[in-house]
Amino acid sequence: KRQSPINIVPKEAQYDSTLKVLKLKYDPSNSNGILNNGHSFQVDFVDDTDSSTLTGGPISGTYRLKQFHFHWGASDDRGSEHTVNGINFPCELHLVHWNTKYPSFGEAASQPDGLAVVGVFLKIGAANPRLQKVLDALDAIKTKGKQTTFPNFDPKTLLPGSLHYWTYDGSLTTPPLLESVTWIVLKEPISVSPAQMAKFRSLLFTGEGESPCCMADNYRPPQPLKGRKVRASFK
Ligand SMILES: NS(=O)(=O)c1ccc(NC(=O)NCCO)cc1
Ligand SMILES: [Zn+2]
Repeated sequence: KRQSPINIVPKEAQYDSTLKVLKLKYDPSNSNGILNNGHSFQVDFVDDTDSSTLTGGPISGTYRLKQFHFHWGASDDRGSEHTVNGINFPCELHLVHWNTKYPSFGEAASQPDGLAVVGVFLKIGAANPRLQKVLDALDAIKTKGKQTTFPNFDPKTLLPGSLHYWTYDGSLTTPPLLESVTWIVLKEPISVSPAQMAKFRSLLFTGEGESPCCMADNYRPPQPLKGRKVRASFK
């Protein structure tokens, strides 16, 4: 079993000097739409060329960005999927990439080296103006199934200053829970304000015309490590 998320214990992570620097090359013109899929919202990217890619880090070859999405809590004391020393963050960003040695995301998702997801923690602090650009689109996708255009967005603007990371072999954290993900979790969080967290929670799990249920607590709790090693790219 290689299920995700997990609790990351930095002192038990093994520094691996052979781990390469993460190379994230994103083309803002690839951002396409933003969708409320009923369990989160995601920004989808056009992934028919190698213009938005992840290379380096713990992976070999080229992985294409397909989408990014978030997980968050109903209150600021929970919401992330990964935890660090048992600490929850209020929110976690996932940038989902697929290995171009396979013909499509769908094919890659069923392979042990098919996907690579970069996880970024969000920590309560000052309002994040780059995140606000995403949050401003949420009014247009309040209910399940709604989507709208979301052009010219550069996901690099959502990354912290340091690309130091922890990495381990895991899975999708939502059904079908496929064990095909190389997880790359950044050590440095980005900031989010309490008001911005409230904006996430203004989305609905429910469809238009159904009795409204606020979208929150859409995170899976940590899963057993089962003997897996977590490596660190930094000392
Ligand atoms: N939370 S997670 O492990 O990063 C994750 C990523 C992709 C999926 N599925 C997915 O992207 N399906 C294709 C439609 O975007 C499910 C969970
Ligand atoms: Zn996710």
